[in-house]
Amino acid sequence: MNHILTVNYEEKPAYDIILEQDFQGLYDKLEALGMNGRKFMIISDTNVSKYYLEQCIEAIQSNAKLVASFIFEAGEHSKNLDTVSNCYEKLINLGFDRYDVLVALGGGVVGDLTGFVAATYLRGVRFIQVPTSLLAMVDSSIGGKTGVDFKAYKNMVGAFYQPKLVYMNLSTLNTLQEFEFNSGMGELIKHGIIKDSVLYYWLKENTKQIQAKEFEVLKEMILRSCLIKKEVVEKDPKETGDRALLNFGHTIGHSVEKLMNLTLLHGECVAIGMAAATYISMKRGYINQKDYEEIINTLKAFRLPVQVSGLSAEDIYEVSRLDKKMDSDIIKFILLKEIGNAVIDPTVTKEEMLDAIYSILI
Ligand SMILES: NC(=O)c1ccc[n+]([C@@H]2O[C@H](COP(=O)([O-])OP(=O)(O)OC[C@H]3O[C@@H](n4cnc5c(N)ncnc54)[C@H](O)[C@@H]3O)[C@@H](O)[C@H]2O)c1
Ligand SMILES: O=C(O)C(=O)C[C@@H](O)[C@H](O)[C@H](O)COP(=O)(O)O
Ligand SMILES: [Zn+2]
Repeated sequence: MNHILTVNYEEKPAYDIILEQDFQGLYDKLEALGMNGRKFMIISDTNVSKYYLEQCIEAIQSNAKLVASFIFEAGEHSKNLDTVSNCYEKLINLGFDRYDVLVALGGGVVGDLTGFVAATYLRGVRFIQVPTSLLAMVDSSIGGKTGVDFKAYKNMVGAFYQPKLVYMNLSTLNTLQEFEFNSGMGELIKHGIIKDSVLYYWLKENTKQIQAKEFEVLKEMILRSCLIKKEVVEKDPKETGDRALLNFGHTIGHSVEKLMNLTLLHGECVAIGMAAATYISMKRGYINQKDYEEIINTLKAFRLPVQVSGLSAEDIYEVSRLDKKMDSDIIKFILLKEIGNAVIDPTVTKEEMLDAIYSILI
């Protein structure tokens, strides 16, 4: 298969995104990156390591001085500074130096945390992303947003720090649970909604094939989604402008994620947040009611929630005010002008937000 995309920064190739069907190609890529003879720390979680740690070690060990692993308990509740601290300790105990390499083998939690450790350990060591969840393949492994949560406030501590390689083995999706797969579809649908109406309608047409995990359909879908993410982050690596569009659904989505104490999946919360942002776009008259219902129905068709129960509207609003897109007192909201075309809007009022929040509360 061997699909390769290259992410460029300042018009120079920075790193490749490779779509493969196994881990075997990793060896050659690490060698080409001059990583042979180094120590490797594979960072993974308790679910992913069970399936793929041995295979990953096998694929890289003849390249390495040492292959060690740091495994933490799976789940968003582990994406915090305690886990980071335990990881630093292991790196220090094993004498990892500046030229050694970290490998993020897992979903977005593993990728974000490993990237943050890589950005900060010894003021920066090299790392590669080996995403194994759909969400990590299409979104989190690309673009160098790394970080961890702080007291359940999402991604409050982090850094922009780019991987040296993104290597995905698409066959790992076979062991991903259905609800985790659906969560990844949330970010994927987001890419269509904000940037590519053709992708959006293609996803709709192929709902059955996607849910049946038809390999060729998944491969095309992942490739198209990676292309969108790559193009956005290349133009605006540090979110000074249009990269914020990737945050569609996240202002309210991250609040719901925090207030639900990290018990809902990220992609599920993004789906709820997208329902709210789409609602504001409709109320503003940017999109019509048909398009609003269209988006809600697509999210539902991919078994994503569009509402949540047990939360207060005021609480959701207050937590939203800690959004990373805040500029003084202004929340830069992402709204839709049409399917495939999103804009950053700094004029959304408290009343509009509360109105939208009520629309997502059961
Ligand atoms: N950095 C970014 O640009 C970016 C983008 C989107 C999301 N994120 C972050 O990503 C995280 C969500 O990512 P996620 O949905 O991958 O969560 P995750 O890493 O928790 O993975 C989801 C679950 O699937 C399991 N899993 C992963 N791959 C598997 C496989 N192949 N087989 C079996 N089980 C597997 C994991 O162990 C976990 O239990 C959130 O923390 C979110 O904030 C970051
Ligand atoms: O890559 C980006 O930029 C994104 O915003 C992608 C989002 O899907 C992702 O969840 C990101 O981590 C959110 O960033 P944050 O800065 O709002 O924490
Ligand atoms: Zn996200």
